[in-house]
Amino acid sequence: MIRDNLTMLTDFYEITMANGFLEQGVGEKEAVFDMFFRNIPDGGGFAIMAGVAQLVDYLKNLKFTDNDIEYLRNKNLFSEKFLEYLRTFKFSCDVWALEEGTPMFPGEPIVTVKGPAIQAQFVETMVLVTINHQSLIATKSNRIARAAEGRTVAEFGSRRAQSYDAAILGARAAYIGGAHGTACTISEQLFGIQTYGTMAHSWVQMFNDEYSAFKAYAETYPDSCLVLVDTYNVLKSGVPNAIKVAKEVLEPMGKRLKGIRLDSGDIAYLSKKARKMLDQAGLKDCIIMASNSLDEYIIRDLMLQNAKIDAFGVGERLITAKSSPVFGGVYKLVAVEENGELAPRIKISENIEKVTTPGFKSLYRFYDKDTNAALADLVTLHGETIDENAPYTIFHPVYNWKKTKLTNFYVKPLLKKIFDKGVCIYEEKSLDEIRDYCLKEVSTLWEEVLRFENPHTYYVDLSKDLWNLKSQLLDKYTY
Ligand SMILES: Nc1ncnc2c1ncn2[C@@H]1O[C@H](COP(=O)(O)OP(=O)(O)OP(=O)(O)O)[C@@H](O)[C@H]1O
Ligand SMILES: O=P(O)(O)OC[C@H]1O[C@H](OP(=O)(O)OP(=O)(O)O)[C@H](O)[C@@H]1O
Ligand SMILES: O=C(O)c1cccnc1
Repeated sequence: MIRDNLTMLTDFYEITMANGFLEQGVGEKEAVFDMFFRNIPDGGGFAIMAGVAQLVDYLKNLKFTDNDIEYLRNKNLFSEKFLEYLRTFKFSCDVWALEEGTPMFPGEPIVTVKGPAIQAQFVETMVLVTINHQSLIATKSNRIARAAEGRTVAEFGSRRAQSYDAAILGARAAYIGGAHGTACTISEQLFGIQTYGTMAHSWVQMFNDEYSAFKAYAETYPDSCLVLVDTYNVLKSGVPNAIKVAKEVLEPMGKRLKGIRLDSGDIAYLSKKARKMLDQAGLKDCIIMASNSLDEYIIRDLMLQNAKIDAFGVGERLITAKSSPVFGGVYKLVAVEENGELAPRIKISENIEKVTTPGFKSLYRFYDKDTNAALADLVTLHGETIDENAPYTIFHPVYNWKKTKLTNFYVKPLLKKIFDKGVCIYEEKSLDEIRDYCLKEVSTLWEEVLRFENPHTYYVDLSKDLWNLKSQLLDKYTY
């Protein structure tokens, strides 16, 4: 790592604004910021929340060192009062976030920070980079895992990740979204994610011929022998040599050939041919793994071609979310203390979709009582309650003529408090619990929302009171 303490990982304007807020006497005013996003990567129907555990680590360890303060002093921009504030800095905000693994939708608050303006503003950059990155990869991984229809997906992308953090945390996020494991060893050490591994072409090239290479591997790892068969020629050399090793080396030891990996060529064609050859040799239990620039689109295509693949190794297109590589979460001020009360703030835009939803808010998910299907999400003013025993009307955030009456539902509040006045109250969960929760919650979404292309737009509506507040502010600030 470049540094353990990431307090100074912030856009410089957060520091100039913090100093300015203090100088102007507004630094201690209570402010509320929401993180939300507007577009789902790959045009999908939903995204997956991830990165909260790393955000918690950052917030728990916020501390300006003497070095940081000296560096800032040397900029000749900041007051001594501000530098002293930083020296004794103590995080004291309330923070709420969606649980990791939660399917989430554009326009809803996914993280809310409430506290002294100077602090709530300062953490913007890290809130965004942490949640944006891991949510991007978890969302991509969920698409890939769904395309693979239950077949094993191993994350193989470390070498192509955009930095080592992106490799380590990308493996974590990929697991949350549905990948079964990773080739990234440190991610198993740190997070307990199952490692997967086969062999590189260099192993095969290291020996005089392919058979000797496979034989050497089988002798070293008789219980987990999965060989890479495309170094020379898959069908004429790789698969026959794999079969020969299974018969001549492994079977006499009472062991089985675990699998072969295809890493080039027409994977559908080669996998079908290889499957036949393996089956005819009595190796029905030998799995076929495929890799080579895979993603959800190619995997889906391979499934349509009836490719005989049991496991997918997915690298660059997963770890970089190559086809849609930005998660555009933003962090906006939604309320500020005025005369001892929180006054809502709005950001107006020519583009109606970009107008922010003002105020300190809560978020609920409505589920059908009989089927447990997710019906809609509802953004309310903070503290609004919902009577589950009466019909409830929700309002489209933009078009006032669009409203929906929901019946026969139950609701779950989605934002969990993770810091209370700066004290961490986050309940840590194991990565397996998070992954299970993610897959279970994705299964509550309508099939139409799960579609890869042109999915149905899931409702993220407003309560009546919030809708009224938003239109009052729109009236006030439009000219
Ligand atoms: N049957 C198939 N249907 C759809 N896509 C496929 C199929 N087989 C392979 N692909 C994909 O096509 C692309 C082919 O990659 P590439 O051009 O590198 O060819 P290659 O045969 O792997 O060559 P190289 O030996 O240089 O790796 C990869 O993304 C691979 O996953
Ligand atoms: O294509 P990706 O989805 O990123 O999957 C990972 C790739 O990384 C390896 O190739 P590399 O050429 O780096 O090494 P190798 O010699 O072991 O194949 C592996 O063989 C895959 O092709
Ligand atoms: O173990 C493998 O087969 C592997 C690991 C990383 C990248 N490509 C392949």
